[in-house]
Amino acid sequence: MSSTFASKPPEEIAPGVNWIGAFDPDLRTFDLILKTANGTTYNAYAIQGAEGVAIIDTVKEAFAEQFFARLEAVTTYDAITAVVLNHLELDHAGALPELMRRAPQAHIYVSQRGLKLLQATLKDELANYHYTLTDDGDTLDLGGRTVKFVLTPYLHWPETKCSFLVEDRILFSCDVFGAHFCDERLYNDLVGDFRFSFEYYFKHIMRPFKKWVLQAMDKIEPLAPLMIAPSHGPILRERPMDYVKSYRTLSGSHLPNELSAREKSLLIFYMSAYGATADMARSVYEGASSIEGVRVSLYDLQGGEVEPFVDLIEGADGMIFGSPTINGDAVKPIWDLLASLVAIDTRGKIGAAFGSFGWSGEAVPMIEDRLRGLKMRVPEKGKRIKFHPTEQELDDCRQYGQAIAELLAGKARPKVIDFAEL
Ligand SMILES: Cc1cc2nc3c(=O)[nH]c(=O)nc-3n(C[C@H](O)[C@H](O)[C@H](O)COP(=O)(O)O)c2cc1C
Repeated sequence: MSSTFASKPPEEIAPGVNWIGAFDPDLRTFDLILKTANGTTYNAYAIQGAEGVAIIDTVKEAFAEQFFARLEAVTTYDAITAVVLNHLELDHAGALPELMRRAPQAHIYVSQRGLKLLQATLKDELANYHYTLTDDGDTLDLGGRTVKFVLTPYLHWPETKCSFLVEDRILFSCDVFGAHFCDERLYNDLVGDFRFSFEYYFKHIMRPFKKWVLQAMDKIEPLAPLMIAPSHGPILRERPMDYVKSYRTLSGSHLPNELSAREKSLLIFYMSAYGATADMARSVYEGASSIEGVRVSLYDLQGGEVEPFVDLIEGADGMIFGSPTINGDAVKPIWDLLASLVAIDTRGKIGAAFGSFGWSGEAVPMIEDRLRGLKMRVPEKGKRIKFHPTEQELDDCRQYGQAIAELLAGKARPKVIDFAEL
């Protein structure tokens, strides 16, 4: 690591409030899934009050040395009265066990849902310390300075919270408004252009929890923070509310909505080597299209990348996936698409699967398992057909498509349609 990063002193971001975090400029992959072109920071803070010092979060264990050096430059371990844990992920809580060994008198403040994770982090050592389980709106008095806790579940884990320094209106937002971007100039008005990193972070960390993001923004907006101090990337002191607005915008749909308010969207994706699954797909599509109030779209995944479909799926109400069984499995583009759905909230959407097979037919039940794993509803048993479908079997596929679409539309009876017209 470049020595200028390691030797940078703590930064006083407001009177008596210091950044005591760590730089990790060489990181290129975070949590196995996120790419970062110029590293990240683990931001931790120390707040000096008349009656004690609060430490807000720690850093990844491998960077503890930087953290402790900066901490020691602004306070002593004896002076620490509170350790506020906004999030128990190891990039923030990695140095916690050592911090508590050095400051055992400090009182830990953690959300109720964080307790199990705190136990898992400190193990038997937790018995040596005092802790308080904090609820939404609870406060910590540091003597003339008040830290108010704001629960922000799922941003990023169920236990996550933010902490608001009331008098200075600084929001210590942990992962919320974070970005993997390492720049020792620290503030958003001084660092390089980090807009891409900010959006990328949202898309990979916050996007599956858009509903929770909007609820969190409802709590954060009235606080009108003058500064947002997240746990990764730049400290947002210039136009902090723009970033709050940005989270609202990113939590909406990027696509114009062509559907009327009462219309449901059903997407059918398939692949086919010899045309059997393609024939099934066409019939499922015909059947589903016969139900009023459901807009059905059919996509052959041989046509290209799966990435663009993730946005469509996010806005859809139901998805049907068709794959032949090849070597005891569904085909890779189907898995690629199903794997990319971790980035969005699929809970409660309707899912279904179909496909042609020769002798063992694993693809359909494997897809169904994955859909259930994504917390989707799989109300109809998947449709499997040996080799090319007969006319009767194609009719079964139409009825299968109808049944799924009826469920989406909340209807009991299909309208009569002439398939020859389609
Ligand atoms: C390379 C290859 C591997 C296959 N492996 C399986 C298999 O493991 N289990 C099975 O039930 N069918 C297997 N099949 C048979 C196909 O699932 C069957 O031919 C199916 O009708 C193909 O559907 P499609 O026309 O939509 O591609 C395999 C076919 C091929 C070409």
